[in-house]
Amino acid sequence: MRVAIIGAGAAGLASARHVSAQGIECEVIEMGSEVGGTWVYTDEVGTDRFGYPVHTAMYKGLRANLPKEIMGFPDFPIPEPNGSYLDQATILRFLNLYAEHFNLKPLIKFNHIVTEVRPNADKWSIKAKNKITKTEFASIYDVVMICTGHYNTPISPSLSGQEKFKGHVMHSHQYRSNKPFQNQRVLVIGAGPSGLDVAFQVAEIAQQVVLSYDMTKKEVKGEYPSNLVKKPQVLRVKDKEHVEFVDGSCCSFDTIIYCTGYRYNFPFLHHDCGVSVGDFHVRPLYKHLIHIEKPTMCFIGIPYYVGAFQMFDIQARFYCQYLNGSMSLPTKEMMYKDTEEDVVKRKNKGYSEKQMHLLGHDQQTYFEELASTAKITPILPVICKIWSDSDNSFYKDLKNFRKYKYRILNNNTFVSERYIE
Ligand SMILES: Cc1cc2nc3c(=O)[nH]c(=O)nc-3n(C[C@H](O)[C@H](O)[C@H](O)COP(=O)(O)OP(=O)(O)OC[C@H]3O[C@@H](n4cnc5c(N)ncnc54)[C@H](O)[C@@H]3O)c2cc1C
Repeated sequence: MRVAIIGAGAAGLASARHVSAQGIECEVIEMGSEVGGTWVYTDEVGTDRFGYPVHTAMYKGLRANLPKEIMGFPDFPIPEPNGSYLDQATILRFLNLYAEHFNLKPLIKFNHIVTEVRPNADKWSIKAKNKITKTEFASIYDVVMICTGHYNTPISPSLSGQEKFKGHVMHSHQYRSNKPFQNQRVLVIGAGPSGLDVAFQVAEIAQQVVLSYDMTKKEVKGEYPSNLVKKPQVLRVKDKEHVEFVDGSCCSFDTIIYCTGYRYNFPFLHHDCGVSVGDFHVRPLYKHLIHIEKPTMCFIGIPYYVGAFQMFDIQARFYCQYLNGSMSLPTKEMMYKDTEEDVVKRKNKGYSEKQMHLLGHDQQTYFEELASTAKITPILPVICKIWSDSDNSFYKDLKNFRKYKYRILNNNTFVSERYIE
């Protein structure tokens, strides 16, 4: 059996580690020149020096919004000794350490962008292009694991009257540092993790920052910089610099930064793969990962708002149980039924159509389902408890939440204490 793994970010590395541990031949195809995916910083925005889309949205000064105690892999924790909330370089170093420890780098074809994945009888035909030499690569695999992430294709809604605005408009995917915003008046749209983080960073240097979001849906508490103001949604752009908000207030801006998230996008999937990719869903997937019609294709990392590395690990182990024959899949009908039941449960809980892969505070249940179905080692409950605690602290006190350090006491319990940096 030959397995292709597309992408050498955290999900691709976890997949390669578990597939190769089964003694199964695997090849990782990665368009970048190093491992780490999102955690690789580059000054490039838009397209890279080879003319291909820049993958990463990483920016200078980013510190993780989850503590290192849950950002490692279940049996390969992050060894750094000090605080819990690590910077980009430390997480990237950790992913390199992981790849080296499990001898994964020799499995990776770097600088190869996958351009097509297509079914070929009961196998998969994959085409890729070497970004440097421009030579084509094509090969046939029995299994394909798609690990290409989903923070690379921005969603930028257009504001009413936006064509009148003469300042700079960008998405957080293009944000690299706060330097360009010195003394500017900046409008940040969206109060997800990126919006909040970018607004706080820009406020360090800008004249004024307005953070605009749907205040009826989300409460973002805590101490704010004096030059950062919260406002409800934008009503319209009035002229070349003025923006009016739904509460009737109006401000002028030099720059608008959309922090409005990303959509799923797998441009290399041929129509015959039979995968429906919407902005907010990928179908038909059993347990959010296995292609129901063609189970030799899987996606690692589709669910979001989760302890990502832990999830990649358990998803990869789950899939390996299928690959090595330890777990047989239910019939297609049963897999569709299982997926439909999941959708109904989500709707009953109030999740919207856009949130069909959101895990959040339900991640423990998902992990338990994977573990019990495949009879694999579960994720420790303490991991999800720390995730919830950290998530609550984030929205309660954005300025200070990273000053806390977590300590795992046992499988179920942790303590957190103020950490002096
Ligand atoms: C700004 C930002 C901050 C974040 N902060 C945190 C945090 O603090 N904690 C946390 O847990 N998570 C955080 N995340 C989420 C983060 O994306 C995940 O933690 C994780 O790194 C995603 O890993 P991945 O392997 O799924 O995807 P990626 O890291 O995106 O890796 C995908 C890989 O696939 C490659 N690839 C893509 N397309 C192709 C192709 N066609 N051919 C070949 N290779 C391809 C890419 O080059 C890349 O290396 C953050 C995300 C962003 C954008």
